[in-house]
Amino acid sequence: MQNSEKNAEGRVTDQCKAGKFILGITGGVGSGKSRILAILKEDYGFHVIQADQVAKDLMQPGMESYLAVVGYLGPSVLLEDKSLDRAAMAEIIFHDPEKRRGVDERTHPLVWKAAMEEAMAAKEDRVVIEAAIPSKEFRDKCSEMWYVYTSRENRIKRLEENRGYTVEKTLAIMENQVSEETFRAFSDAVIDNNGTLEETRAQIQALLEHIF
Ligand SMILES: CC(C)(COP(=O)(O)OP(=O)(O)OC[C@H]1O[C@@H](n2cnc3c(N)ncnc32)[C@H](O)[C@@H]1O)[C@@H](O)C(=O)NCCC(=O)NCCS
Ligand SMILES: Nc1ncnc2c1ncn2[C@@H]1O[C@H](COP(=O)(O)OP(=O)(O)OP(=O)(O)O)[C@@H](O)[C@H]1O
Repeated sequence: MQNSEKNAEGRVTDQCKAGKFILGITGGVGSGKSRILAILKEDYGFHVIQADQVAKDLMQPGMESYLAVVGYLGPSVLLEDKSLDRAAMAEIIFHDPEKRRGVDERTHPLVWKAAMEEAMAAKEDRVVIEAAIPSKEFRDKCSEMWYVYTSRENRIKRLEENRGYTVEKTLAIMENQVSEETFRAFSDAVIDNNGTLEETRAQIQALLEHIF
């Protein structure tokens, strides 16, 4: 697809009209999304946007998401200096689906607004947006969407070895994420990241050859 106005399923997006190719990357916790973003940036010149980082920026004291989250979850999610206690918030939202949905509803529209503003303002024509939560809203914003598939066993092992996550922590996050089938249903292509990064790099190259 050469910056055409239609994506894989014929979706016509404002981004395409503006000459932007917006790639969506999704996948569960620890599937390797960040590593793939680094390849897209370094090897293919993509501008990278991470929804988790945008969400974090919007949760600085006084910002709109911060006020919404503190108003909803209460002062128990604040540290002494009034910044957000991320560990306390993780403890709540990854163990109480109702609370997670409440936080999602209040913050995601703000995250998407900021992410799209950044995408449209980027000097690069190629932009990649990464988010662990696939949705129609996310998909409709993208020219194409890829799902990063890595088995639960490999993700648990990598996160334990490299990030110090306990098995319980990884499982709690996984429980609060959509199923593999849902990730696949939202995506145009799948990257299997169970092998080496070189194998993943080759899959990226093959997928991009169809586009550029
Ligand atoms: C709860 C928070 C403070 C925990 O922070 P912490 O630094 O410990 O973890 P981190 O942000 O790296 O997230 C860990 C994993 O959980 C995933 N995750 C984060 N929030 C969510 C969520 N609401 N639903 C499903 N998965 C999520 C992340 O993608 C990542 O894979 C943080 O995850 C957060 O603010 N989440 C809400 C923001 C959000 O919804 N982000 C997604 C934007 S689309
Ligand atoms: N192909 C691979 N081989 C070995 N290790 C890998 C591979 N891909 C990713 N990893 C490692 O697995 C861990 C998780 O990868 P990464 O941080 O990219 O996942 P993520 O999907 O961005 O995670 P999160 O959902 O938390 O944002 C990292 O320590 C990373 O170095």
